[in-house]
Amino acid sequence: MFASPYGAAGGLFHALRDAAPARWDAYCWHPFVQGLADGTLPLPAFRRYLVQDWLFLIHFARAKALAAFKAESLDALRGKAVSLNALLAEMNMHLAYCAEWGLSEADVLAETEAPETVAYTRWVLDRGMAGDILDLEVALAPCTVGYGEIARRIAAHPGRRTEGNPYHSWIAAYSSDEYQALARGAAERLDRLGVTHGGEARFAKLAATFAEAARLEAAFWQMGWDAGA
Ligand SMILES: Cc1ncc(CN)c(N)n1
Repeated sequence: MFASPYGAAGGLFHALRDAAPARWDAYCWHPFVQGLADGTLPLPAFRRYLVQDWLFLIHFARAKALAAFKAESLDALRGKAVSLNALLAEMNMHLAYCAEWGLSEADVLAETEAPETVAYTRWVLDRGMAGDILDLEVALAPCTVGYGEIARRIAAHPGRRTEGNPYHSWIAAYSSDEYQALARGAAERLDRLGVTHGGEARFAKLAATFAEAARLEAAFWQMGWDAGA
């Protein structure tokens, strides 16, 4: 498996990722991702993804706000505010892509959420509401950390096309120092929470949450992929 560039060896993030190798790979190297890498992804597949991802990010921002609510110290609360702002910045970047594809914010908001979007986002919110901050951060991690790893996998892919690849700017955004720092930070946060919040004793349940989030991410790619068939 691709070596994880995030989190410490022996930390919770590595343990969760290592416990779900097939699901993690099915997410991070989905045919949709491979199509982004070599530029062969059908345009309708990307358009479908783009619209649904905007709707996804709105609910993901709500989940980040829930993490702020669940923060257990003033310092943690500040950290959650930074993380929510980073997501809002990602949403702005996303709107800029939508404009490149001829889609305004109003166009996107007028679209119906796909079942895969509803399933993933509401599941994350449910995990967060039912559990504590560690349960929520584990449910959120495949999203934040996974896209960082996906960008790195694409960069390392021998079949990667940069010249004339319509998805080049998407890849560049997730390869950027800003996004990579975000992904690194999320994995490190999990490692710390694993120590302070009994990660070892709770591992079986946390691993199930992580694997489920990876499965829902892969289903999200598949939803886009199917639109290109
Ligand atoms: C579905 C999904 N997963 C993850 C990301 C990266 N934050 C995203 N934009 N969309």
